[in-house]
Amino acid sequence: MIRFEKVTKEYDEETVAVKDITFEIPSRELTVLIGPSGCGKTTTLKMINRIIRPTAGRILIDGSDVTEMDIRQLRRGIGYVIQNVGLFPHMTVKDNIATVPKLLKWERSKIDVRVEELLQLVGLEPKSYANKLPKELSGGEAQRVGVARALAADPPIILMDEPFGAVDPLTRVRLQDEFARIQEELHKTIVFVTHDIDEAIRLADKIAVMKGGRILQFDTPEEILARPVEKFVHDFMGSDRALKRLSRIPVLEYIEKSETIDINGGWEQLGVTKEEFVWALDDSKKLIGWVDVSHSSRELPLREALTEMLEEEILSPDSTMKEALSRMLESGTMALPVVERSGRFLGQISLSKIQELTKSVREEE
Ligand SMILES: Nc1ncnc2c1ncn2[C@@H]1O[C@H](COP(=O)(O)OP(=O)(O)OP(=O)(O)O)[C@@H](O)[C@H]1O
Repeated sequence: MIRFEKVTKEYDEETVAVKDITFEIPSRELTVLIGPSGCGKTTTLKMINRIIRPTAGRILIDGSDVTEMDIRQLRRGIGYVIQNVGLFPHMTVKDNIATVPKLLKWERSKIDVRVEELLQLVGLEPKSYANKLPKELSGGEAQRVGVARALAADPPIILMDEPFGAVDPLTRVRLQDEFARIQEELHKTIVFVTHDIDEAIRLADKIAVMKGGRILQFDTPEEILARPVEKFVHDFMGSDRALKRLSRIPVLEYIEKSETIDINGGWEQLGVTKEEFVWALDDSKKLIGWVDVSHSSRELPLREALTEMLEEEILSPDSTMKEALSRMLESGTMALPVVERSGRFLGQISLSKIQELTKSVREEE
């Protein structure tokens, strides 16, 4: 845990970058510092690895005051990733990643194994990339190498300052997804500075919203989206807060039971039903498609009333409610099926359930 106790940073009399902040950054989670330009995010971050010293207050890592720790030991335990990476231009990718392990005097063979493992982890084929120079990399690739370098000596803490700020929006989303996957595996204590609210919502376990050197709200993205404590936070989260909140909610929590039919049987399975359509399954409960009950003649074989599903109309248990909504809008349907990777049908997500969720956000305002 990283604890800030009444921390202030004054650059000069006029510039108080951070004003008396007290908060706790939990271990093994990703905490985002967000806020407008100049609000003190980078200063807060750099005080953790002592690039900047606080004017007043204390920062404790697992109970130890950072100002009293040996600086080399402190920095060894903290990986650091910045925008535009800061890779050494004359060194290969491999040597860049090996910087800290070399300082720690690891054996050559151990370093080689680690570099290869890290390149794999960040999605770069070691054979093709290990010997490239930074200038031979795209922005996204360079950023991946930056992440690999920060992870090299397996530090428990990683500080990241706008790490994906300099890449195009599509690459940025891909990097965020990959990074989220890496964090799910490694569970580092990460402090991540951004001013991109979508990035914060996508990645954060906790968000600290900053303004004028203070933390206005420190909570989970869900809580900040549902209950912003003041107008600034409300406005900063954007007018589409309800939609953003949906992007944090997995469909798994809201799957509804719905009527199904065995496609190998006949119409008699249905009996009297209020449903306009039902999901059609095969013998092993795999989803085959759907059957239009209200417009099909029960004189014809059941299979003739079957409509097969398109891949993009099927949700997986880890899809979000926002994905469910956008797919419903694209396909013009009021409900979509949720199917496990194995093909097993779990139930459905309906538009009315999504409306209930967004309505509850509005009512809380
Ligand atoms: N070395 C410095 N000397 C004087 N003032 C500084 C220094 N570094 C930052 N500041 C000032 O401190 C305040 C906070 O800066 P900081 O870089 O922490 O903000 P930030 O939220 O990270 O901003 P941005 O999103 O623009 O990077 C700003 O007013 C900035 O101008």
